[in-house]
Amino acid sequence: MSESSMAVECRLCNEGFDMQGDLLPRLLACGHSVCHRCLRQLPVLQHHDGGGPGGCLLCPFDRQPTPLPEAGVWGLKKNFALLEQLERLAVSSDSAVGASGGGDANSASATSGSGASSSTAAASPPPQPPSPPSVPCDENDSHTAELHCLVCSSNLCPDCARTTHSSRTLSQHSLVPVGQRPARIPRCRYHPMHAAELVCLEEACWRNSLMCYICKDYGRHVGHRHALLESELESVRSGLSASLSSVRAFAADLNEAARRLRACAEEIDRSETGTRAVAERQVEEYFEVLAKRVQQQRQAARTALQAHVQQRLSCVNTQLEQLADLLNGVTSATEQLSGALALPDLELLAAKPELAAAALTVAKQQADCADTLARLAPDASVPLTFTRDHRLHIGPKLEMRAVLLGLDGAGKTSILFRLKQNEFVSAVPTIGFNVETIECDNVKLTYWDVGGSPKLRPLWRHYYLNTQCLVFVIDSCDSARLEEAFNELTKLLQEPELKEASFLILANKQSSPGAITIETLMERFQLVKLCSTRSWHIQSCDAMTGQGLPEAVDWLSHQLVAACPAAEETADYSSHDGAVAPSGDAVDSAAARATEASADGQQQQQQQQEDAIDSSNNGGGPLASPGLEYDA
Ligand SMILES: Nc1nc2c(ncn2[C@@H]2O[C@H](COP(=O)(O)OP(=O)(O)OP(=O)(O)O)[C@@H](O)[C@H]2O)c(=O)[nH]1
Ligand SMILES: [Mg+2]
Repeated sequence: MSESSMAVECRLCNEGFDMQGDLLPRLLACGHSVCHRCLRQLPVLQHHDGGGPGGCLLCPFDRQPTPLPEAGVWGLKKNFALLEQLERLAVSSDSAVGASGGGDANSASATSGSGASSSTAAASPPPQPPSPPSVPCDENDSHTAELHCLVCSSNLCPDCARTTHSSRTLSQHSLVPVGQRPARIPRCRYHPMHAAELVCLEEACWRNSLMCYICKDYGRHVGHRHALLESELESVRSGLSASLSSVRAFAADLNEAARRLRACAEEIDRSETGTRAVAERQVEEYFEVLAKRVQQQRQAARTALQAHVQQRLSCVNTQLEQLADLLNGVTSATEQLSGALALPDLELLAAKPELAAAALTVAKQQADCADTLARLAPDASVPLTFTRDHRLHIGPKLEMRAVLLGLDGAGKTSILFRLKQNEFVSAVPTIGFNVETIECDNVKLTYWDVGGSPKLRPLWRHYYLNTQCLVFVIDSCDSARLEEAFNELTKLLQEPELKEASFLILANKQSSPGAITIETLMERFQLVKLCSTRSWHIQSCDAMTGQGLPEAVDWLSHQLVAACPAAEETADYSSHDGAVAPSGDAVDSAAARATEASADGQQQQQQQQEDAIDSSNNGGGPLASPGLEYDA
């Protein structure tokens, strides 16, 4: 009860009147006001003169009778004048409290306190719905109401309901379980006499949206959009239900995603059969095979090197022996001739034919050896080259075979001339082929340039065998024939005999106007996809200026020669998708070879070494340096 209402009190119980409930002021016929509770305690006279259908009450102050209507004390008029007075007092007292902020501060702190505890509760199981609070019986506070009278708007325990509603009239009232009583419509904050049955829908009013019809028609919410409290609550509830079901669906999706992720993590991590364990085993197996292969290759290279050095030494020693024999003969001839100088005259004359023969023999030997001695330039070096497929080449140059193909007029012959003579010679269409061997670094490249006219194209296949590199020349200015060129290229890429060959695509005539760029070519013909299974490269070039051709030759020679291992170690590591793996053909090729390691590899290698030594013995001569390749 507010302090202000205390100022106006019931003179029977001395308790301040209130705007509802037991202390509501009700008016007697004589004009006195008594609170509802005291009135209910007054005796009801049933057969008094001037009594009503519910009997009669006598005013406790002047004994004047007040007829009671059928509803009894509940039917007596409320003292509205007094209630309005109370209402005004309540409003002025509220605004005073609001201005000081004391009440709000308390409630705010209470709210924040409960917020803190709710965050702790977030981790605990979902709260159970609160059990409905017990409602006291309006007849006796110590009883708990179980019924609600829809006519009297009173909450009653079963006993009191029986007592108060036993008369013929009152027994007609509808009693419902207290849980089903109609919701109590709150009072308007500014007009407590009236129910706040409306809600203002303006955004600016959302903090204080409850209102009565006076607020709507005359007060602070005039002209505002509004709705009935009941329908607004209904729409809020249905909105909440919709949100709740979508939140529940989202939670279910999240749970499903989490379940799949957990299953994935489990599959990766499972010991023995997990994907991680399987991949780890694959890595180990791969490198074991690779290490074995490398070990075999190393051993083969060592054996080959020893055989080569042995053979070189034996050749040099043989030559030394021959020289020693020759030197012995020359020394004895020298001694013979110098000894003859001291002979007496007659003896000297007698020995003349013998001495002349000896001198002639030495002179002949000297003449025979003159060329050999003049050319003699012993070279102790052991020139080594390692091929990309990890073979050891001992000798001055590696040999490589490349075939130049492409449409007629693409510029194949012009490129060949430029490479050979470093000049631009206007070529005529090739009928048949041209062949040139060009040396660069430690590679000897033999180019076969084959005519590209449609009639000659069926002959191309005769050049595929043992081709390590195919150079496909495109006329970058002839956009009308690009499609035709790529059809030919696609066919070549499918040739089984060229399966192992590297492909170099030369986009020629780049200095001419309208030349298409290699980027456009790559995109238009999806070259990355087309050539994905092999070693390939595209190079822009121009036979007229020579531009791009050194780079092309460089790429070609590197298809055969292994890069320096030190350089491989410091570079050539690339990262994809978070995985770091050594890239480059060195590893790729070794892997391919590791998987196809054959049982008779050693035997083959032995045979090759023997063949190589034989060929060097037969053709090269003692000081020649044969070119040998030892395939592990
Ligand atoms: N502007 C320019 N013209 C070139 C270039 N390369 C070649 N040509 C010209 O293109 C024409 C064809 O050149 P070739 O070298 O004969 O072409 P090809 O591919 O050998 O032709 P076939 O032997 O018929 O297969 C010649 O007239 C060359 O002068 C170049 O880089 N720039
Ligand atoms: Mg030609």
